[in-house]
Amino acid sequence: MQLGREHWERAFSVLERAFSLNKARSIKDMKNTFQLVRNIIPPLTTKKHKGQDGRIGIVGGCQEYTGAPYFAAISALKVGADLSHVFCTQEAAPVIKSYSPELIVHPVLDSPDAVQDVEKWLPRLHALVVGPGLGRDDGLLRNVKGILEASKARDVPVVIDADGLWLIAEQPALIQGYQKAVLTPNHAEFRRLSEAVLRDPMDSSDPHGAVLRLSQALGNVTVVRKGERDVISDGRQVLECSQEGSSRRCGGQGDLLSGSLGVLVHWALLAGPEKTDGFSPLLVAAFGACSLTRQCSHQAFQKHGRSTTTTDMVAEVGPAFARLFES
Ligand SMILES: NC(=O)C1=CN([C@@H]2O[C@H](COP(=O)(O)OP(=O)(O)OC[C@H]3O[C@@H](n4cnc5c(N)ncnc54)[C@H](O)[C@@H]3O)[C@@H](O)[C@H]2O)[C@@H](O)CC1
Ligand SMILES: Nc1ncnc2c1ncn2[C@@H]1O[C@H](COP(=O)(O)OP(=O)(O)OP(=O)(O)O)[C@@H](O)[C@H]1O
Ligand SMILES: [Mg+2]
Repeated sequence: MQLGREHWERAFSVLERAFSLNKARSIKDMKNTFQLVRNIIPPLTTKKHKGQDGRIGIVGGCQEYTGAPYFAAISALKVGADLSHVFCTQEAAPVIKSYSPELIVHPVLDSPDAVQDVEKWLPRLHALVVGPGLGRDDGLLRNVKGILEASKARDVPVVIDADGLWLIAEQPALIQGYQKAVLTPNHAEFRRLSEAVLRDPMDSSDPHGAVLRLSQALGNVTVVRKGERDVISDGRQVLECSQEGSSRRCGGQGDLLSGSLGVLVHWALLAGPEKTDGFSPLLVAAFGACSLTRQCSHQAFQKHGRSTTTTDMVAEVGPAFARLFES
């Protein structure tokens, strides 16, 4: 199905270069950004082996939260990853396993050997999503610090979300300058990060500038600020995604986004900058995950209205992906 001009105008109310020297991009360019997402999607062929289209790890899941890592992990599979691993606490593991036979669940996160237990899987993972349903237990966060350090040492791309961002707000040096990191803060998480990193109250009149500055202060780590419009920056360029979503704000939508992003980050880095037309691959991946999540929300809301939950959105990942990127 062809998407009309109105669609593109809505989807990208703004797409701009970060610096005034560079001129703002036209709608045609904006439309091309959807094309860039299409460019990074690997073709489905009979020649590939299991695992080639993505082996994604989710670090999260504790006594309180089992839904969040499930939503992230199942979304990664529904987007097109072949294998989805969850690294969670001992007691969260049977619960998460019981939600889905499709997930590989490792009950290691609260073990004294947590870092080594996850590290031995790192060579087999294409990306790690750190934080959905992690909680804020000091011991767990210490282990996650070690896991992040091990991931950086092995050059594994990381998406950091939810309580992973709590850790980054406490210790921004952990991620400073790591070019394969994407942070996906919601409103509260963005405020905490800004206060920690910029030591400056947030400027609500300039949402683009606020995301740009945070990314720059973190050494060009890619930042996705979720909200009514999603603002994405790598400290050089700013992209905005205002794909029509819904007014339903049920918990778990951000987990769907971060799990999807784990796969898209892998695909974008594999495709490389020649496929993303000079844009950073991570920026294109983030735009893809934001528009997909919002489209899932839109489609689920059309069917379920006020009763829409994240499970309904997960069921829309396939059709939403096809509509946005494969039509
Ligand atoms: N089913 C589950 O297991 C779920 C678990 N979750 C987990 O819950 C933990 C805490 O996540 P939270 O997102 O609650 O983080 P926080 O504990 O930092 O809370 C964020 C707060 O900000 C508020 N807020 C959100 N958007 C706002 C806006 N635009 N303006 C003003 N206030 C706003 C929310 O109501 C919430 O109270 C994380 O581990 C997360 O992954 C969530 O992902 C939701 C689903
Ligand atoms: N006011 C809004 N209007 C439209 N879409 C929104 C709005 N706020 C958030 N979203 C969308 O909802 C999705 C999740 O963002 P949200 O801010 O709810 O994340 P979150 O709080 O981390 O979610 P979670 O409950 O999974 O932790 C994103 O795709 C974002 O674009
Ligand atoms: Mg969240």
